[in-house]
Amino acid sequence: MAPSKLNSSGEASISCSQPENGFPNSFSLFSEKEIDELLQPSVQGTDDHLIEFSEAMRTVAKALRRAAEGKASAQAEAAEWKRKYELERARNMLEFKEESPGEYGGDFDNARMGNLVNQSAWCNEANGQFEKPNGRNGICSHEVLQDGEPVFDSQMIRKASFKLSWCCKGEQSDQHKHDIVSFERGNITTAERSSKQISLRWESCPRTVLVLTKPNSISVRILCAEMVRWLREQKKLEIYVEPRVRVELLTESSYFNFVQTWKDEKEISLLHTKVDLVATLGGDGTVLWAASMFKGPVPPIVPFSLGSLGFMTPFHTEHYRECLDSVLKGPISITLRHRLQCHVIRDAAKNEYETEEPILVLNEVTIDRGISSYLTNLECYCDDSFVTSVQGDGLILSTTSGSTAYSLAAGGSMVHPQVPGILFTPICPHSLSFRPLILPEHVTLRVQVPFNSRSHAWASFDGKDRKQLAPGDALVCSMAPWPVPTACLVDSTDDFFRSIHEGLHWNLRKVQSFDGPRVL
Ligand SMILES: NC(=O)c1ccc[n+]([C@@H]2O[C@H](COP(=O)([O-])OP(=O)(O)OC[C@H]3O[C@@H](n4cnc5c(N)ncnc54)[C@H](O)[C@@H]3O)[C@@H](O)[C@H]2O)c1
Ligand SMILES: Nc1ncnc2c1ncn2[C@@H]1O[C@H](COP(=O)(O)OP(=O)(O)OP(=O)(O)O)[C@@H](O)[C@H]1O
Repeated sequence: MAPSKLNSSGEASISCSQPENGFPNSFSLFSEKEIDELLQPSVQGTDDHLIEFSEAMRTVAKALRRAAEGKASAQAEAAEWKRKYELERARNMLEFKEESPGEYGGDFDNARMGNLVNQSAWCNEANGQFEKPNGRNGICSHEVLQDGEPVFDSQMIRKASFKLSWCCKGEQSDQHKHDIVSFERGNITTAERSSKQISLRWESCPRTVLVLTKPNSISVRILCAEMVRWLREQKKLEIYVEPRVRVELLTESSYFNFVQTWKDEKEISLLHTKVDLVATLGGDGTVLWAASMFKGPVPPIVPFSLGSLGFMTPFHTEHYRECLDSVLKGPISITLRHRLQCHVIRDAAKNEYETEEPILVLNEVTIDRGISSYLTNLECYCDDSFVTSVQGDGLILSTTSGSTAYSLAAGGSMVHPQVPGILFTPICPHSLSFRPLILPEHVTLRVQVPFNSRSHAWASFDGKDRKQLAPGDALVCSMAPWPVPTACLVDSTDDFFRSIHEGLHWNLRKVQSFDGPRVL
């Protein structure tokens, strides 16, 4: 309650000059009687207007008094709830400390808890122990608030308070992004989720474009020459192409002398420091090729469609000027396509760290029986947990971008490319119950060829670079830190649905005719 005082006639009047009751200090309220007294001399014998005015003042005074009383009582109630919360927290910590002595660190403030205990109306002073609050006295984390009033159910049991935190991979610390728990109600809510549409805005103008093309295609070659010329003359950009393409362009005309290229792998590894944007002219395979050139960070890719399916190539070549114009200006929607980082670990290697160069895949890594006619036998682990033994033709570990490629053909689900996850899809398993899985992005998967395996297995990366895995060898796979940003025609979701509708004819069926039997 806000402090109140008695006036000369013994009536309570609320002083609103108290700062803690939330009212400004600059005015004070009077009781109805004080207002009556104030107005009395002028009211006597005066006209109706003054009577009306005094009535109005009385009403205003009443309303203000009620408001002040309401606010003060709400504040008192809030303070009481806060006190109960502190008390409850202290009680939980005490219980926890009792249950796990020695485990609890030195940050627990015993003195503070003692204070709270002493303040408690629930503390039984006779034996110094807490009485468990129940019914209206306790704070149950699951109580339901209706119209601001807590509603208690005698059947409700006490729930422990808790905090959720995200551990950083490889770190023991209790670092967390944000707390997401409401203590009083025990309801977990998330304020942010990861998969929102991502927008790219240039902070300085792009100056260098790498144009990558599918080989052995006349139409691609013609378009490449035209696009390079336009980018140079109209946009004043530096252009990079592959050595093969530079030769092709120069064969056509010495005009293309300005086009730059690279000599060796080392220069390729530095490309990401020079190139602002990559344009691909081809199909999905050309996008995979472009991604494979960047073993680390990847510049944004604008994929033009010159292939048959073009699942990841939403841009049409007939509008290439308008497309590139708007991409170069920005902002643009992009899809951040996650990649998998794969390590082959040889049993013959002296230790786990003596691995071959990691390989990054945009679609998937496949471990299969290759030319062997035997069933593959692959032991699979997810972090430290045994998953299963794959007995069949093999296993696909796919990104969500790759979910519409080989994994789809093997019965895996189609997943929106912006969903972070790893698909675990068997190839022709010799088992009726082996359904595909989708695992969270943070796991590390290990696929081991057992020592007693009848044959070797073969790993391939985005359908390329086959590597033999001997008994005892393993493939370790986790999410790579460098995704592939591809420009969207509209946005991630619209482009995804366009691709599954137009590319895969997903759920295409003739619409049932209007005539025929009906239940109305
Ligand atoms: N049975 C199968 O479906 C099967 C078998 C082997 C390889 N593949 C896929 O082929 C990919 C290599 O592609 P490539 O173009 O270099 O080889 P490719 O020329 O043999 O073409 C394979 C086909 O897969 C399509 N494709 C590739 N990536 C895709 C994706 N993310 N979503 C939908 N379709 C996609 C391509 O458009 C192409 O039509 C591999 O990563 C693998 O996913 C599929
Ligand atoms: N720049 C490149 N250099 C070498 N090989 C490439 C290059 N670009 C693409 N390829 C390869 O060429 C093959 C065909 O390319 P791509 O998939 O782009 O064309 P496509 O088969 O006509 O199209 P789609 O995949 O849509 O059917 C793929 O295996 C791909 O890896």
